[in-house]
Amino acid sequence: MAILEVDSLRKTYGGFTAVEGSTFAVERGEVFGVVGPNGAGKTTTLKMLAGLVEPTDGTAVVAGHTPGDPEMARRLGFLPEESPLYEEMTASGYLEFFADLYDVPRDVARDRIDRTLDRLELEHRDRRLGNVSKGMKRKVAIARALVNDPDVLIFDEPASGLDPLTTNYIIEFTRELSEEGKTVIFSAHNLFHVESVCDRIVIMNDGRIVARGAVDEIRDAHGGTEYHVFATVDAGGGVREPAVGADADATDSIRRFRHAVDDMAGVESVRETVEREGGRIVDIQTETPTLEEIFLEVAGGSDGSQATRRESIDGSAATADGEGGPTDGTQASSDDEDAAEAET
Ligand SMILES: Nc1ncnc2c1ncn2[C@@H]1O[C@H](COP(=O)(O)OP(=O)(O)OP(=O)(O)O)[C@@H](O)[C@H]1O
Repeated sequence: MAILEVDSLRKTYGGFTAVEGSTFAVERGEVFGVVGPNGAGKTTTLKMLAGLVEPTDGTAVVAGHTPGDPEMARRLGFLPEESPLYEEMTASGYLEFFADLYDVPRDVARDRIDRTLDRLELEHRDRRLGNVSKGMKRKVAIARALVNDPDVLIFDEPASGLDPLTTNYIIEFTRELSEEGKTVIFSAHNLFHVESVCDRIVIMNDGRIVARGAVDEIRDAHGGTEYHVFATVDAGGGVREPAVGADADATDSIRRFRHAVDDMAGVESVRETVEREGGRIVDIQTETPTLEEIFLEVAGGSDGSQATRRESIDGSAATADGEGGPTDGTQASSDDEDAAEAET
């Protein structure tokens, strides 16, 4: 059974809908990403899961408990995007204070805090929090989310604004937590981090989930790997083989093309057509969309169509099959952007 179940979660502020119809389930030990552009509704969603914002509609159940249930609070650790600390306290004192609030016995708390701070390599534990670095403050905030030894952790932008070393440390720590069986709900704008640590993600836009699944599944659903087949076809004399992408090789008698197809069957079809026309394949490259590209596509409103394209690199509308259309019958395009892309 999923450790976190979210069903039709909705939040409105006056007439404005911040989150609409969020439904997902997270398995124990997963790192589950919630991503989306500014204002997409991520923090509102996370706060509803943590019981800090009351949903207008829908439910969130953590380990069988609903928000407001004291047992749920014990099972959950929340790292907010902004985590102001008590500046007069030391790291140790601050964490002991929160352990007390959770009724963690003193000796258990001290041991847990020491171990967590050791793992986070936190120095200066007895320095006032007002006098420690931003990275150290974030580590203390993370330790605070762990002080009650929760099953589920909600990390809202855990590494935002930190240096690369501390950032990598926090990403690695997140991964270790999941290996130990903790479930982590992870929200971040840095999609490289999301892709490197999350098992599955949801992408939100305007309060709604617009894509979901493992990053590879989402990638497949949004075009997956494209094969770019570079071919030459002789427009006059004998076929010559130019170096792909070299301007000097685009002569009047040689036409060069890039065909983008979705699978090996497409590659084969291009090969047959090109050979039938007396041309030759000079290169085949693969292109896989990054999570960032998918994100821009689903959150940016592009139609994301993966039509097979075919362009003459030298800008002409010449065809290899003699019928004025690409091998799969979709419309050819030869816009400047694609031609430029083919040059690279
Ligand atoms: N208390 C509130 N009252 C009114 N509107 C709110 C409130 N909290 C959030 N919103 C609005 O709800 C929308 C979603 O906000 P939310 O903070 O969840 O977005 P987000 O995806 O976390 O954005 P960011 O990446 O910028 O943190 C925004 O338009 C925000 O202005």
